[in-house]
Amino acid sequence: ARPFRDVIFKKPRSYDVDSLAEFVIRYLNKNNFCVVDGVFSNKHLQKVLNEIKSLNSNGYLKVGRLSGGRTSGQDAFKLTKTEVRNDTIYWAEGTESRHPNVNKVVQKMDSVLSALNSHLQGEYYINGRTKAMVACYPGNGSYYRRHVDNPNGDGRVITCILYLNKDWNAKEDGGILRIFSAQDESCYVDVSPEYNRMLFFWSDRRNPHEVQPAFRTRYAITVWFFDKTERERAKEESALEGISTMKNELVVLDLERIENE
Ligand SMILES: Cc1cc(NC(=O)CCC(=O)O)nc(C)c1Br
Ligand SMILES: [Fe+3]
Repeated sequence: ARPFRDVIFKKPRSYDVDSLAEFVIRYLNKNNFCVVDGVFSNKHLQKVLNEIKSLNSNGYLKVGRLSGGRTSGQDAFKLTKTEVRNDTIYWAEGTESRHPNVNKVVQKMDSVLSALNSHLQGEYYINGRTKAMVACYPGNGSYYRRHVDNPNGDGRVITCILYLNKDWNAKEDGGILRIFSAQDESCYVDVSPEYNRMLFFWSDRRNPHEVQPAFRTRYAITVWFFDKTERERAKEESALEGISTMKNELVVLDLERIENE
């Protein structure tokens, strides 16, 4: 059974942060992921894309780490680098003057997530995020092997991605993000990394995912949002080892401040 294949992604009623948050929480609760198209204006995204291309041509994007942020333990060495992923990445705080339009994307993600917080009461309390990861898959068949973002309770609860690829044709360009159902491996949803497409999904084991080989340069901006309790517990336990690479990219965000602004 492939309940999710070729799913038609609906659009929210309107694009104010509260309608977006309601739309996202409905699909997160229903399908564990949510696709929202058309959040940003074309004018703004064109500037974002230009900033990313100049970051790339100025050498700011470095070769990514092993999948799942594993940088230690014997299994990290079992998989050679090429077997796992070969995207190049740049971590943005979201305040750097060199990319003001990328910063606006991060601010939009923060505002949607802080609006989402009120719908997550009791389950999670999102009070922080990582830096924004600007990723580029060079179009040489580059891919990211199947993994779970947060398999061991490191605090990351929602993954938020914005794709920036104009006229992407998955049939020729590949680069599909395939999200597998945790219950039944043969069930999956294919998300084409199209321009102005946002994707939200639970970062834990509910969403094993992979990026299939891309044959055209593929850009995305990803932010992971933290649950307060899980994050504090992870700081005590060794789970932090799983994201030791992330700790120096952590932006502890006071989302209440955003709400009150
Ligand atoms: C660095 C890092 C990147 C990703 N990216 C994706 O899964 C690709 C999503 C997409 O581009 O469609 N995941 C983890 C767990 C880590 Br760590
Ligand atoms: Fe991932």
